[in-house]
Amino acid sequence: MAHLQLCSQSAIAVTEEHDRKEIDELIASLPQRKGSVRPFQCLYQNFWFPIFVLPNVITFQRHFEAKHKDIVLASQPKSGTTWLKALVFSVVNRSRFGISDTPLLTSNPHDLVPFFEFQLYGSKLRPNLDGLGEPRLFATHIPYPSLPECIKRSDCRIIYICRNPLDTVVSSWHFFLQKAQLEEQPGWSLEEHFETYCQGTISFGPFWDHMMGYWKVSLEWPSKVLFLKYEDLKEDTIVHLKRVAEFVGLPFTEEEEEAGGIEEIAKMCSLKTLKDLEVNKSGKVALTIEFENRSFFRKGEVGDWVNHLTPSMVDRLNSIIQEKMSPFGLEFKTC
Ligand SMILES: Nc1ncnc2c1ncn2[C@@H]1O[C@H](COP(=O)(O)OS(=O)(=O)O)[C@@H](OP(=O)(O)O)[C@H]1O
Repeated sequence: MAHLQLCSQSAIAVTEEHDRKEIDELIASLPQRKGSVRPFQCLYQNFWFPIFVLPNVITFQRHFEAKHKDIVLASQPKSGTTWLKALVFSVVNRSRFGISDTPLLTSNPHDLVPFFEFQLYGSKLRPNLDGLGEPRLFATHIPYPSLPECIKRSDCRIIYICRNPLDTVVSSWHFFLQKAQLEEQPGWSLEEHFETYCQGTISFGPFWDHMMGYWKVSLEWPSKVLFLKYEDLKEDTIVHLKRVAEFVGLPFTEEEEEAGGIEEIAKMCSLKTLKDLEVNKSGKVALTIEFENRSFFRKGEVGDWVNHLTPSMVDRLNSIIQEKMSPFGLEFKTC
C-alpha cells in the first residue's frame, strides 16, 4: 500500500515536472514586452499577461474542475474587485455570519475570496479545492475567452465588475506607483502608464476586449454573467446588492429587508468601514507578490480622473470608448 502511494506520488511529480517544462517552453515562445510592475508581459490568447502569472493561468486552465454552484467574480485590476469580493462574500455567507462576527473584520477580502491566478494556482501549484464549502467563491482578472471551458459549460455563475476607464487608469497608476515607492524602486509617470493602458498592453489588457468579452456574454446569457458597473454600485449599493443576491439564487427575504439586513452589508463593505479596520491598515496579502492591504483602499470616487488627466488624455480615452465599446451599448458614467 505504502509502495503504491509512493509510486503514484512520484508519477504525479514526473507529470508536474513535464507540465512545468512544457509551460516554460510555451511562454518562452510568446511575444513579450516590457511591463510596468514586473519586467515583462506576454501576449497569450490575445491578451497581455504578467509573465510571472502566466504559468499559474495555464495550470488553472488545464486543471481546474468547476462545480455547478461555483461563483466566479471577474474584473480588470482597479475596477472594484476588492469591494465586490466583500459584498458577494457577505451576501453568500449571511446565514453563517452576522455583522458582528463577519470574517471581514479580521481578514482582507482578497484572503476570503482568492484569485485563481495569484493565490490558488500560485507557484504552478495544483490545489485541492474539493473540501471548500459550497458555493465556492473565486475571483479572477482573466478575460472571458481564456477561462477554462468547464467554467463556461457548467452552471457556475460569473459576476463581472467594470469601471469607467478614466478612473481605472488613474487608480492603477496610483496603485503601482505606491508599490514602487514602498519598495524604493523608481516609479514611472502617469503619461507612461496612460500610454500602456491606451495601447492595450497593460496587464490583462486590452481593457476594451476584456470588458467586451464579459459584456457580450452577459447580454446573450444573462443567467451566466451578471455585469455590474462600479459607478452604479456607488450610486445605489442596495439595488445592486439585491440583484447580486437574486443572481446567486439567495434573494433577500422581506424580513431581511425590513430588518435592514441589506443596508448593514452595504455599510460593512463600504470603503470607509473596510479602510478603517486594523487588518486593512497593517496587514499584507500575497498575490504572487506581496501587497499591503491598505493599498487596495484609496479614494473610491467616481470622477477622480479630473484631478490627473489632461484634456487630450480624456479625448483619447473617450475616443477608444466610442470606437470599441459604445457601438455595442456599453457606456460609462464618468462623474
Ligand atoms: N469598499 C469599497 N468601496 C468603494 N471603492 C473601493 C472599495 N474598496 C476599494 N475600493 C476602490 O477600488 C479601487 C481598487 O480596485 P480593485 O479592488 O479592483 O483593485 S485590485 O484589482 O483588487 O487590485 C481603488 O480605487 P481608487 O480609490 O480610485 O484608487 C479603491 O479605493
